[in-house]
Amino acid sequence: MEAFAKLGLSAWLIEQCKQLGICKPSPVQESCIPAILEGRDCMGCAKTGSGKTAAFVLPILQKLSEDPFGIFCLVITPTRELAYQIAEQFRVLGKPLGLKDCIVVGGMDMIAQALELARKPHIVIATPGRLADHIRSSNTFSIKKIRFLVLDEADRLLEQGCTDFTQDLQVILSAVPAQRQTLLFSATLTDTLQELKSIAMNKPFFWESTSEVRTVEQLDQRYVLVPEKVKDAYLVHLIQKFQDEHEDWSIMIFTNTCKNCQVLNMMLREFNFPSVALHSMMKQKQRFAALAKFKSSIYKILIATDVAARGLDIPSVQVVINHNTPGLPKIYIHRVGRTARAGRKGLAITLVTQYDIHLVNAVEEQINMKLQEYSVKESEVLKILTHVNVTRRECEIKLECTDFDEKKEINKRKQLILEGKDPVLEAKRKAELEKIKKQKKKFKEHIQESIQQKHDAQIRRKLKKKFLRQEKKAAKSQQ
Ligand SMILES: Nc1ncnc2c1ncn2[C@@H]1O[C@H](COP(=O)(O)OP(=O)(O)OP(=O)(O)O)[C@@H](O)[C@H]1O
Repeated sequence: MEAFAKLGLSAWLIEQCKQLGICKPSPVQESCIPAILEGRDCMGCAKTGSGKTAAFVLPILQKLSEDPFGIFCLVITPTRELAYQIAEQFRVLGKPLGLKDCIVVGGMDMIAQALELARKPHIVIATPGRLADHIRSSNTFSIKKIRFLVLDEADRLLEQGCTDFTQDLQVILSAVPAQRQTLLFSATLTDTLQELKSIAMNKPFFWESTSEVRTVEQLDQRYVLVPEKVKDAYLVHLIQKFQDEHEDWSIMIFTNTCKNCQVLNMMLREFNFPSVALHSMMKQKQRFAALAKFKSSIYKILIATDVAARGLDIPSVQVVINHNTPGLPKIYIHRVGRTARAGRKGLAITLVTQYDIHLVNAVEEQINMKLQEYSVKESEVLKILTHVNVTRRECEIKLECTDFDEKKEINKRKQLILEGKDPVLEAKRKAELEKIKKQKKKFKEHIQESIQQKHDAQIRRKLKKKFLRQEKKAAKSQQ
């Protein structure tokens, strides 16, 4: 524990770490904690599962204990589940302080949150959308005096992915004081470095792990080349094999859409696998319940969309299966980082179809290492192929009979309204864009066709000339 003391942490915090089994600081903690204690802004880019959360929680708690007031610190994170996880770290490590925290996330009661915020908690942990809503609609609390602003998974908060946080982040940034310490952490900071530097204004201390490979050493990274139509049979086979060969096992499966996640979960249950789904079309209470049951090993398989790709710390996960190859290497890095955490071993298997090979190349280039092939007995997979495909189709039909698609449409409309857009106008705009797209496609096809025709005509002319020459030659030789 001496190593923690050398970083400048107080004895009571070191004791709390000890109780959690944290005895020696990880490299990101060793570098960032002293800088934060010195009062510097900090950007920490360290591999998944390397203890970035404690790297900011510990120095913040120490500063809070020296001058306690609320609201002292605001932590922003992209998903609701992560907000709860971070709050738990603050609670456990900050127990001797009698810490008051408040979690502000979507899908939960807004009035209860507003009341809690008004009671001036020491730490507020929030997702951007809901906190921005509170700032816009309420004057019962203020974040004007916070000392610390933390952006966890900072690069995700800034990118304009399927959920765009940038507008909400602007609202939040304009409500916090300029005089503050800003701490930014992620396993993949480098793509958005310049934007992040402008948020951490005071020449931030920047720490990045020096290792060339961007994933952890203890992670065995594999791929299986599978034809698209056989993918589910491979998935079922891999799970069955893992279940047969291990007593204590736990798998996270990532897939690309909520619907696919739902169908796959239904399908795996038909095969009697203990699986549970987690995606953004589920009600928040269901999401928390699913995660809790997976964490406590009631369910051994969590099948999720990328809502679970970042940050979740579930030490028991031994295997990650990518049912689809992620379109972006950084998503791959976060997904596979759900296993092999804090020095443990882990296995990641990516199912790669004929259409995804370029994506694997991009991943390999980013992580700086080659994925190895995972060998699978094809004959075993073929035995279950028809059964799996029929079961999947049955599940799809079952899902079509529910209001899943309808709910998706309603959710989309709600989101548009929240973003201040008119759903009817948006639908019209989308239809027009589709029309233009179709016209463009038709035009392109037409051009390609005429190029092809010209090309064919040229070849025909050349061949004709060639035949004529050959005929002439033959006629001459006969004379
Ligand atoms: N110094 C340490 N020694 C041992 N275990 C640690 C140490 N610091 C943190 N841990 C544990 O390591 C696990 C992973 O930590 P954490 O969730 O903070 O990782 P992370 O770097 O934020 O990962 P990700 O990039 O996936 O969010 C947690 O269970 C945490 O309790």
